[in-house]
Amino acid sequence: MSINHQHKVIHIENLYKKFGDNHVLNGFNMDLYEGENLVIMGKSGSGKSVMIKCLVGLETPDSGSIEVMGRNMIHIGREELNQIRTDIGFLFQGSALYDSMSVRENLEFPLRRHLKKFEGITDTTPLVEEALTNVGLLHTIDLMPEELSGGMKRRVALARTLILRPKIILYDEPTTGLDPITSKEIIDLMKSIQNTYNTSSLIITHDVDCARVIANRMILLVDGINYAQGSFQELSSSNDPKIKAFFKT
Ligand SMILES: Nc1ncnc2c1ncn2[C@@H]1O[C@H](COP(=O)(O)OP(=O)(O)OP(=O)(O)O)[C@@H](O)[C@H]1O
Repeated sequence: MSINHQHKVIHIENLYKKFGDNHVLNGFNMDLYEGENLVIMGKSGSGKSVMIKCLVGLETPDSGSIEVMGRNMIHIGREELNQIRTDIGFLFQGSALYDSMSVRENLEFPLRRHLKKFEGITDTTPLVEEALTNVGLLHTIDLMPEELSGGMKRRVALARTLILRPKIILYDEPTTGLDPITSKEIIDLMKSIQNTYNTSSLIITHDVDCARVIANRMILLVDGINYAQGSFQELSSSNDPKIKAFFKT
């Protein structure tokens, strides 16, 4: 693992977004460095999803700037946006595998949608097998999602994200709903992905144990701003009541 502090893969500056009178983001700033695992914590309704949606062009901020791999995301054309999105992988809450498709078909699906990135590849099997091997689940290739446990589904979802070789991965509550042992498996996998692929990751989580293990750096989102940032160690030993509230278990 090596974090390149000279290279920001995401740069968010002074982001504002409101819905009517609901001022959700009030000048939010964030940098994600190449190879870094950055954890964002914020209580429910604090604007984490709105921030992510602005980041990937699903919401338009009222003001501020967002750059992803050097490209301005706010004034970006459809074609270029689609291209950048192939470099950004998502792992959503709940995994969201297609129940009517086998594991193999679930993994082939994003490949077919992003054929351009894989021009010249006629046989997708090696890519599918490699992605499944990376999450330790090659043996499930011909199973249906209903035959998998919750943790296995999430690992397959991660394989489906990895198959597009993203440079950035956005994890939304990766351990929600999993028991502690399965959570640990997912967290270990996230770490090994960072090491193997040198991906940069933005991880939204309420899970203090996950943050402790995975975070190279953390940002606490409070009242629409990055209220505090630092290492897990620094933040978890703070005496500020608003910061302490995040680390109560
Ligand atoms: N499209 C929308 N229209 C109106 N209000 C919205 C919209 N999207 C989000 N909001 C509001 O923005 C605020 C932040 O929502 P957001 O979903 O970003 O919270 P969150 O931090 O992701 O919460 P959680 O941890 O519960 O997922 C909430 O008050 C929500 O009601």
